[in-house]
Amino acid sequence: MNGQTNASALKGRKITVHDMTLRDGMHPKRHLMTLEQMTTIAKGLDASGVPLIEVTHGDGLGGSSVNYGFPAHTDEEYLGAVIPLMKQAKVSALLLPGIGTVDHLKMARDLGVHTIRVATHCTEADVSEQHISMARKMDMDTVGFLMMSHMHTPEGLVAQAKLMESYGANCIYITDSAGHMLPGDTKDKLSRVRQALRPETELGFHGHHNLAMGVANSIAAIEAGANRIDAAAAGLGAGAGNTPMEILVAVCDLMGIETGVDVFAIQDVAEDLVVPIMDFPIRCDRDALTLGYAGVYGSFLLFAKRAEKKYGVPAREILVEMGRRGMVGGQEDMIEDTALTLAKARENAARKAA
Ligand SMILES: C[C@H](O)CC(=O)C(=O)O
Ligand SMILES: [Mn+2]
Repeated sequence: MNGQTNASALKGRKITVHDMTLRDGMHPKRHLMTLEQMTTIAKGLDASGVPLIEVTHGDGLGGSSVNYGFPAHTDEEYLGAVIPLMKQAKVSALLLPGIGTVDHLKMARDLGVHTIRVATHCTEADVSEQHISMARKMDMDTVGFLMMSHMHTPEGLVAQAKLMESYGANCIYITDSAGHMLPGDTKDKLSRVRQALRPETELGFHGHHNLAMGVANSIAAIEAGANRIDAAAAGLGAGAGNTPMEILVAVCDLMGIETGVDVFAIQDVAEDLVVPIMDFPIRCDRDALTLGYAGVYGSFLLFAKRAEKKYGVPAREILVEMGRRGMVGGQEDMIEDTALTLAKARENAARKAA
């Protein structure tokens, strides 16, 4: 096809697609991917031409904990298994200050991690200074990653992005952690950030597919000037998953946007390697759709489903309440609290009605 069917204004634009299957995909796997699953998928992604692949616990380096979940292997084991096998792809790691430490950062660099992505809530870029400046001193490709970007105004995101840039980030991401953003909003926010950053600073977009907008938002982001786009094979990621990589690559191909990824090889990775390891179908079921609708952090999904079983309150109700309370990543412990409060309210209502 090679873009001949759909000439577009983006024809000839080059973007870097960044694979999330082995990091965001750890959320629906409850961080229990085996080394064999990781290395097999990583080799498939590498062979299909994906240039950058993220590998760690779903919540980034050091995520192994009661709050976030214990993984099958340490970050060191996962990274140490994947990196030596890569023929062309580089490997990235996510780090949330307060979860990941400077020691984790050094460990990742020593294992050959090329790109470090320092993630904060979209109003808290100031907590990223130490990690961003350290990564830059170590000459790493350094990305500032603003999570839950739907919760901030374009001007607010500009200020936060410029803070991260001032600490040394050479790329800034607008991250739709809740899968709540729509293409108009995405284009507006990314255009404003693009205009405010230095021309040499790259701009990225990380989407979730809870309202089935992953691909549309990614294209809107490219139109706004983003050149790095996150996606996951078969969408394996939190909530209804990330932007599905194989669909993004096919759409980009039709639009003449160059990703360097083989359209059919990435479909085979998704279909033959990733779908078979899913513990449940990654789709917009009512709970994942509610994440997007109510603007709730994607990785709360499985916690809410677990709380539904424990307290008898539908996950959808818990998620709507989490959204109403404005809960953000890191407040996973509030899911049980919210479920308990809702369960008590239900009990009281039933008692009154009796
Ligand atoms: C720690 C989160 O899973 C980071 C992320 O992918 C997002 O906010 O979305
Ligand atoms: Mn994500």
